[in-house]
Amino acid sequence: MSSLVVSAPGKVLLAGGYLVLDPTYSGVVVSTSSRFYTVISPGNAGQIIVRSPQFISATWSYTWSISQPTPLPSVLVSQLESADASTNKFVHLALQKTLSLALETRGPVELGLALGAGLDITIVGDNDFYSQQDQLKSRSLPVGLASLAQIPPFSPTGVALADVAKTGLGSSAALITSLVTAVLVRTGLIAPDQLASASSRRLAHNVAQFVHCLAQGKVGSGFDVSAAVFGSQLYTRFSPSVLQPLMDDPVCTGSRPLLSVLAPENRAWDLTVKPFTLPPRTRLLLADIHAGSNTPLLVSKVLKWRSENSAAAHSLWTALDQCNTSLGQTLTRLSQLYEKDQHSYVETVRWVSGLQPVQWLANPNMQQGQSTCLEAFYEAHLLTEQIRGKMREMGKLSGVDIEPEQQTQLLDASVSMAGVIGGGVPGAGGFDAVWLLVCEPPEDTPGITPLARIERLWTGPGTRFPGVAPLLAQESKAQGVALENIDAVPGLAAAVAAGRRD
Ligand SMILES: Nc1ncnc2c1ncn2[C@@H]1O[C@H](COP(=O)(O)OP(=O)(O)O)[C@@H](O)[C@H]1O
Ligand SMILES: C[C@@](O)(CCOP(=O)(O)OP(=O)(O)O)CC(=O)O
Repeated sequence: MSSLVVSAPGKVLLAGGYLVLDPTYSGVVVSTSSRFYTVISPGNAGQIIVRSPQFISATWSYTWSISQPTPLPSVLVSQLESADASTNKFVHLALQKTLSLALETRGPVELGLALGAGLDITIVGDNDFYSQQDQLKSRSLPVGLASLAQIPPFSPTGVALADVAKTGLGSSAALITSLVTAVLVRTGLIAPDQLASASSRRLAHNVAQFVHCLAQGKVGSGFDVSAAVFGSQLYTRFSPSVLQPLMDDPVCTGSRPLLSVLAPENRAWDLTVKPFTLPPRTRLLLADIHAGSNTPLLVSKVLKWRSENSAAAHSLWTALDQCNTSLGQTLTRLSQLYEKDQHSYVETVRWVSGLQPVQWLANPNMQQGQSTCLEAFYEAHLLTEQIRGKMREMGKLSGVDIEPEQQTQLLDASVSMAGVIGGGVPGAGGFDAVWLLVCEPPEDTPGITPLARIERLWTGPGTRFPGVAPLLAQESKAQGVALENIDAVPGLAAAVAAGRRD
C-alpha cells in the first residue's frame, strides 16, 4: 500500500482578533502556503507509531484495543511505554477520537481491517512554523528570504517540541487538521477522491475542531482550524454549545457516541465561511520577531475588560467591526476590479509600487478605471491604519500590549514605504509577528520592488529592527486541506525516510 499524504495550511488573522470570539462579528482569515503534512504508511501489526522528525524525543507509539460491551463497542488508544517517551496530547486525542468515530461509523470489522497492518505516521511542518533565525546563524547565512530558501525543507529544529520558538502560524490547528483528515481517509470515512467535497470538508472540520478544542482544554473561536480545512475566508464562529456534550467526556475513553454531533449534516455547526482571497498582484509578507505571546493570557484580560465595561466595549467592538468588514469588502472589490479591467488594475499596481501611500492619489492624469482601482487600494490602506488604531485603543483600555511599542515602530516604518498597502499585528497581537500586504508589480517595472524595499528596511545594513526577519509564507492558493503526492512535495520523502532511520 502506498503512502497517504494529507496537508493543511497555517493561518493569519488579518482582522478580527478578539471580536471573532463572538458570533456577532467575523474575521478576515488568510491561509498560508506553509503547511503541515501527515504521511501514513503501513507499519507493524497492532501498532500506531507517530514520528515528528523535526524534534528531539518526538516519537510516540500506541496500541489500540476494541472492546464490545453492549450497547456500544469502543476503541481505546493507549501509549506504549518506552524509556525516553514524551507524551503528545494533541496527537493522542486526534487518534483516539478519530478512531472512535471510525468504529462508530464503520464497525469493528472494518476498523480492524483498516488498522490491520498498523500505521506508521510521520508529521512535519514547513520551516516557517518555527523561527529559523538560529538555523540561519548556525549556517552563517544573512537574515532574508533568499537565505530561508536555502534551508532544507522540514529542517530539524534541534530542540524538543515544548522548547521551539513558534512564529504564530497555528501549528496545532494545521497539525490536527492534517492528521485527523489523513486518518479519516485511511479508515474509509472520507474517500480520497471526495476530499474536496463539501460534505467531506464539513466532516474533517467538525472532527478537527472537536479534537483541537479538547486538546486545548477550551472552545476558542476556531478560525485556525477553519482556515486549515477551508482556506482563506471571512469567518464567523460556531456556537460553542455544539461541542458541549462531548467536551466533558473523560479525556481518552472514547466511549461516548460522536457521530450525531460530528456528522456533516448536523445543523448545530452554525459557522459561516465566506470565500475570500487576497487581491491579485499583492503579496502577504510576515515578519518573525523571534519573541512570542501567551494568547490565552491576552484573551482573558481583554475579555475581562469587555465584561466589566460593556458600554465602552460595545462601541469599540462595533466601530472595529465596521472597519474589519470594510477591509474584507475592499480587498474583495480589488479582486473584482482586476477581473473587470486587468490592464487598469496592473497599471495601478505599477503606479502605487513606486510611491508612498500618501502620494498615491496625486496623479491628475489617471484614467477612470485606474482611479477606481487607486481609490480602492488607498481605502484598504486607510482601513488597515484605522484597525491598528482601534486595536491599540483596545490594548490601552484593557491593559494588554496588543500592538507593543516595538511593533508600532516597525509597522509605522513599513506601511509608509512605497508599494505597501497596509499591515498590522495578526490575531491576538502581542509579540508573535506582524503582517504586511505589499504590491507585486510586473517584472518590467523600473526600480526596486516593494518586497525588496521592505526586506532592506527589516534586514539591511544598519537596520533599526534587529531580530526582525521575513518569513517565506505567502497566501495559499490551494484552498485548505488537500491530498498530496509524496514525490511532488520537495523534501517530504527525504524527511520521512530520515525520521524512520533515527
Ligand atoms: N510538528 C509537530 N509534531 C507533533 N505535534 C506538534 C507539532 N507541532 C505542534 N504540535 C502539537 O501542538 C502543540 C502546540 O500547540 P499550541 O501551543 O496551541 O501551538 P500553536 O499556537 O502553534 O497552535 C504541541 O504541544 C504539540 O502537541
Ligand atoms: C484573540 C483571538 O481572537 C485570535 C487569536 O489569534 P492568534 O493568531 O494570535 O492565535 P494563536 O495562534 O492561538 O496565538 C482568539 C481566537 O479567535 O480564538
